[in-house]
Amino acid sequence: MSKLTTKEEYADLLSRYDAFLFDCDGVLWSGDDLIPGAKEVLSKLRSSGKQVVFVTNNASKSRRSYKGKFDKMGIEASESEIISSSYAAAVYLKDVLKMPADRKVYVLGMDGIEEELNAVGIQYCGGTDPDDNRFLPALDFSSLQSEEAIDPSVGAVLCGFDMHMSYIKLAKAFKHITRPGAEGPVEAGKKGGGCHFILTNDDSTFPAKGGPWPGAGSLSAPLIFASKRKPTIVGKPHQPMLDTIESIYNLDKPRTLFIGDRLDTDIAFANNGGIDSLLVLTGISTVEDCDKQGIHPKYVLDSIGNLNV
Ligand SMILES: O=C(O)[C@H](O)[C@H](O)COP(=O)(O)O
Ligand SMILES: [Mg+2]
Repeated sequence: MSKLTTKEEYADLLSRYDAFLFDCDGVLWSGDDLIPGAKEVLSKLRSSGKQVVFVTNNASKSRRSYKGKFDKMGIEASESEIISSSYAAAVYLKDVLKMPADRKVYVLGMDGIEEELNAVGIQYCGGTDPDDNRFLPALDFSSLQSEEAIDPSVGAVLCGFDMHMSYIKLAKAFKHITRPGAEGPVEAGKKGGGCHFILTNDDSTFPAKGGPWPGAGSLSAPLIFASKRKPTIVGKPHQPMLDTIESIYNLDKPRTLFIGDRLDTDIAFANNGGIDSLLVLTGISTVEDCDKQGIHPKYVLDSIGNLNV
C-alpha cells in the first residue's frame, strides 16, 4: 500500500491505467457537495482517452436520475457509464433469477429501485406507495391481515437505501420472506411459496454532509434480525455487481483502477475482482482503518482532486 503525495506519482498513476472505475458517494461528492477538483480530473481523464465508469452502491436513484445529478454537477456522464446498485439489482432479478412476469417484487426502498424495476419490466409493490408509508396505530395489525396487504403474488423482497423506512414495510417484507416455503423456488403462475430476499447493498453508513449517517445496510438489518434469513447482496463488494460491470465492459483488469472511499465495499470489491484499488480519504475510511479491517488498497490518496496535475 503506497500513499501518493507527489505530482510525479500522480502522473505515473494516470499513465498506468486505461480504465478508471469511480465510486460516487465520498469520492466524487459528499451528498450534493462536489469534491474539489473531481470535475476537472474526470474531464482530464476523458480528454486523455481514458475509459470512465461510475459504480455506486447508492440505490436511492435510478441511472436516469443519476445522470441528472451528474448533469447538475457539471460532470460528463452517459447513463450507460453509471452502474448503480438499483440497476444491478434489477438486472440480477431479471437475468439471473429470471423473475416470472406474473410475480412481484416487494420494495423496501425509494423511487430509484422502482424506476429500475420498471425499466426491466418487473412488477413491484411497497416502496413509495403512500399506503406503505403511513403510521399504524400502536399494536394494531388489523390492516395487515388481508391478501391485499400481504400480496401472495410477491416473489421477491428487495431492500435498499430508504429514508422513509416504516414498520408497515418491515412487517410486510418480513411476512413475505418468512411465509411457508419462502426459501423454495419462485414459480410462474403460482402464489405464495418461494420468495427471494435481496439487498441492493449493505453499507453500514452513508457519507453525506454532517455524516456519517445510517446506510442501506443499517436499514435492512432489522429485517435480517427478525427473519433470520441470509439475503443475497448485489452491491460492492459482492459478485453480482462485478458480473453486471463485466457483462457491459470488457475490462482489461491489469489496466483498470477502482477508486473508492470505503474499505469494506470499494477496496474489497476491487481486491476480490483482481483490480488495482485506490482509497481516497474524502469519505468513510481512514488509513488507520486499513490495518484494523485487514483490507489494503494498492494506493492511498487524500482526494481525487490531487490528480489534477
Ligand atoms: O448506504 C448506502 O446506500 C451507501 O452508503 C451509499 O449508497 C454509498 O454509495 P457509494 O459510495 O457506493 O457511491
Ligand atoms: Mg463511497
